[in-house]
Amino acid sequence: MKVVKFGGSSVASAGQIDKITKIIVSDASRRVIVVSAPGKRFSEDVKVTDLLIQLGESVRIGVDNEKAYQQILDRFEGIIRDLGLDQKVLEQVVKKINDSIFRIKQQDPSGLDALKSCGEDGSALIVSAYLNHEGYATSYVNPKEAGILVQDQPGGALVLDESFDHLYQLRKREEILVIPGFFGFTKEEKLVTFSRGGSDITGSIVAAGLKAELYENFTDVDSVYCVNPMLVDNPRQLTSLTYREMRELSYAGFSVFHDEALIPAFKQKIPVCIKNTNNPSAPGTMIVADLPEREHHVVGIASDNGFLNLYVSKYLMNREIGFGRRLLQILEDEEVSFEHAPSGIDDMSVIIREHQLPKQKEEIVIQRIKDELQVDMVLIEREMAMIMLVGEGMNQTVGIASSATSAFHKAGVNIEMINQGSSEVSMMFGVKTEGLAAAVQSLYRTFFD
Ligand SMILES: Nc1ncnc2c1ncn2[C@@H]1O[C@H](COP(=O)(O)OP(=O)(O)O)[C@@H](O)[C@H]1O
Ligand SMILES: N[C@@H](CC(=O)OP(=O)(O)O)C(=O)O
Repeated sequence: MKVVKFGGSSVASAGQIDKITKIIVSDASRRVIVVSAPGKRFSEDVKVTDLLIQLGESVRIGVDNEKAYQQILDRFEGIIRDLGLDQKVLEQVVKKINDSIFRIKQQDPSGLDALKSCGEDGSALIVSAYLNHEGYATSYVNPKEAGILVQDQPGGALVLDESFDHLYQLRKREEILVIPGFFGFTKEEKLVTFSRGGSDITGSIVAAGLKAELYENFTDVDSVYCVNPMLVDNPRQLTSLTYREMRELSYAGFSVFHDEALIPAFKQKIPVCIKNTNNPSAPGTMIVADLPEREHHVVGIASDNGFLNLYVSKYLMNREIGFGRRLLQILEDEEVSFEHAPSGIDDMSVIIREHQLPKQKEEIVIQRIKDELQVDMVLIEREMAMIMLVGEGMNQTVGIASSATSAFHKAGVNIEMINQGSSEVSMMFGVKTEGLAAAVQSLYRTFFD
């Protein structure tokens, strides 16, 4: 049995849904389907999830947002009409949206997540109705019925282990099952969404629970490329990767697959295949537990911007037991999550996503660091970007760091920070955002051209 997830671009229009229907029925082992909310049809288009979030935020502060509401309804109405489906499907979708809006108005704390989930829920209702319409016995299965249990962390749900046994029961079902991605339920039956892009996580959880032979993840590119295709034209395709490599690459910016989606599949050793809905015969990228040693130790270059560096220096920091803990404790108290914390003899940098530390929080954090840690200097450098070289065995290979630093030199980009060794499969560089593209392109030429 295969579990197949279709991303937002694969369910963005009636034409795309017709394509995925053909993909599903072309292989009898594609029995359990996970779908995202309708995504972008063209580059300036807006994802239904973004519209739902806009709408929910407006309703929460007591403002009507007729424009977003109408855009959402138009997306679903258009898809249902173009697929020739019964108006009852649209009524079901609209009822769930209206019920969620009502809950937000009633100050129900789970109302916003309930509204966010309507994109995936609507897609699942439509895809299951269309498969039936085309003559293939299919059921819509809500995550509550499937038994996807999560912790109560709205917008960042974490799966509970008992979910996997519940999901295994779905193996008994004979028809095709369509499950909306992106959300689960707490034991108290509260709907909670995963983080953005989280339908990949649902797919992985479902594949692990069902002990599937393969988790296929259909998107809009032929494979995972060794670098973001927005930064380098026509980059090299990756035919295979290990779970560890893919997790590091996803975490560091390969938005094609959610970094949290590797873990459930990894625990059950279920291979993951990334494929293209618009070109399903292309082999795609296989993600597996182990691979024989490859010629190229660097398999990918991931990058992301939107970071800041919280830099702290204090003479004899190395002698002060507990300094690092107390610095990180201040961040914990102020609910700031950090990404990396490289340190020297008298200094420590903490790399944080910029949105974690808005200006007013920044002032509090800086003041506390000055007052409680009596540092010589504390400063914040914004507009930082991180670049990660990833590959199994890379850190044991002589000369990688030297080739990388010469690539930065050729691009004329100063390295603000290097972090090597914390992970066995990656090496990280911090640069100013303005140098990101040039540095990545130069690294690509060095390691792949
Ligand atoms: N290294 C990479 N390899 C492939 N795609 C990448 C990479 N980095 C970023 N992407 C982007 O990820 C996109 C697919 O992910 P996403 O937009 O989440 O798709 P979906 O709509 O299927 O959920 C691609 O269109 C591509 O622009
Ligand atoms: N629709 C959700 C979840 C998701 O996985 O979407 P996509 O498959 O379009 O990345 C989001 O936009 O976050």
